[in-house]
Amino acid sequence: MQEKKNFTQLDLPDCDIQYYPNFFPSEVADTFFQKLRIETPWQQDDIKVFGKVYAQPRLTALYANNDRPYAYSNIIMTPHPFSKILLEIKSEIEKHVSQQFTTCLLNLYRDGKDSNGWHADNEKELGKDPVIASVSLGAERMFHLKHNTKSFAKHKMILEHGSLLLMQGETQHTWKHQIPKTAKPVGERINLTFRIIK
Ligand SMILES: O=C(O)CCC(=O)C(=O)O
Ligand SMILES: [Fe+2]
Repeated sequence: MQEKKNFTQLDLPDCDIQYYPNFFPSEVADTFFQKLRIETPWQQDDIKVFGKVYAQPRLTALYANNDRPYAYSNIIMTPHPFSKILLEIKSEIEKHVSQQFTTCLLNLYRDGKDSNGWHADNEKELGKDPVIASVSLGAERMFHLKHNTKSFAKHKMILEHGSLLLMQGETQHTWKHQIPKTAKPVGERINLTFRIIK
């Protein structure tokens, strides 16, 4: 029988978010981090914000089981075919989440100056009520959530090494999330967001 993993359901309005702190055992997560750090063709893209061009404050890579491009923040990414290690991680998640992911966006946060600004993953290729499975490897970083209209509704949490954060239902319509910069000395962090691109 498939073992059940411990998780907490976030007690927040108008969303469906679960956090699995030890989805992958620490040593397994260490190996994933080291392999992905080395074998990923990390790219540095420029983003356009209010007409000005900036270097995106993190490195990224896109993988998928198809060749459909994925566009966000004026960036169009073309996927690499899934690697062995990403297929292994994807299938472990799919045992617990009854979804088949098509795509994985990888983020490398090199240090505390790297970040991911307030956004929702609501591109139309993701369809209505997207399911996003987000794996954290390496350094711990803060994750912030804020409701689009209810100003009292906000949340801060740490995303730990080997954890899985699952966002589904109406979450991307009603909430935004970010990884803020930090002045604390922090090491590298890799984040994997598995998505379904229709
Ligand atoms: O790094 C993270 O935990 C979040 C990544 C994220 O929100 C995204 O890539 O859309
Ligand atoms: Fe996101």
